[in-house]
Amino acid sequence: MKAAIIGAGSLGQSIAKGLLKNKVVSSLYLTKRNTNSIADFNAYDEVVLTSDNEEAVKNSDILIFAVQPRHLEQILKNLKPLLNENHVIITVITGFSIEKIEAIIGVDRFIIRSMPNTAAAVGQSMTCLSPNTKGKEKIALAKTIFNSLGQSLEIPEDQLQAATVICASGIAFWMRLIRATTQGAIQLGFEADEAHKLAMQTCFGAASLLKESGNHPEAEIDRVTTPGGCTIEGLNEMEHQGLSSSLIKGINKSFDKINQIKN
Ligand SMILES: NC(=O)C1=CN([C@@H]2O[C@H](COP(=O)(O)OP(=O)(O)OC[C@H]3O[C@@H](n4cnc5c(N)ncnc54)[C@H](O)[C@@H]3O)[C@@H](O)[C@H]2O)C=CC1
Ligand SMILES: O=C(O)[C@@H]1CCC=N1
Repeated sequence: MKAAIIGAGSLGQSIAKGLLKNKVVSSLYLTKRNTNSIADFNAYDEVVLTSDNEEAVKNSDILIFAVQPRHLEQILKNLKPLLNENHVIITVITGFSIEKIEAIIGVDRFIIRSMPNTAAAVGQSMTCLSPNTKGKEKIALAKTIFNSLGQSLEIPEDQLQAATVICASGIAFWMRLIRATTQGAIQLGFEADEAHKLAMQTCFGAASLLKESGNHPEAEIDRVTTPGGCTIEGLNEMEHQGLSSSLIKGINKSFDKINQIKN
């Protein structure tokens, strides 16, 4: 698989690390206006760093666009003459619709919008995928790529904004919950590094329990909640203070915002 990441910024580099770690690609072009900051990728034999998008497109079959939304239109216009019928065009770009992409490069292209998250760097992304009509033929290929970076799910394009909030912004939401737990642990007397480790591994353990058992969260909550004990005391206080409600409200605010952002 010969791939290129056009715009190897924060998310593009996360994807690159995952692809390289799992040896998914035979060659990987990483483009950026100034490649100095990604020179470390030169350590990989498969990687070519360049600021020349045309060179990357000519030498790759799978093109992953990871630039800021405002840059995509001009980049696609510039690259259109170089696109051939085999190119698979994957975007990771928030809010840039398939209709808009097709209006620039044509409908007769394999186009797949994706929304991975930054955990791609460690092979734990949750990536949602929406193909255009022709792109459906390549959805299995896209799943192969993104399953190597974690897990993937094909969804209708009209759910992609919601998926962005839950999965991409979701990384930030979960980080805050871990940080808050760490702050609580420090207040209970743990050193900061110990508190961070306790919070992180407990979060990982909770997610692993759900993944491996298939249980509902409440079933696992019941298993640790002793009647009249300390867990229910803490849980009820958190709910009195609006824990679930604040998360749901935050998710809805984030969703309102993403729907206001125009590219
Ligand atoms: N799924 C997620 O977790 C996230 C997704 N996003 C989406 O991913 C996209 C990329 O976001 P970030 O990685 O945070 O942005 P970024 O700004 O870190 O990366 C974009 C890169 O594109 C490069 N670039 C700009 N013009 C270029 C050109 N003409 N040719 C080649 N490279 C060019 C820039 O130098 C930069 O390194 C955005 O569209 C954003 O909506 C952003 C943050 C998180
Ligand atoms: O914060 C944002 O708007 C972008 C989209 C999802 C993650 N980062």
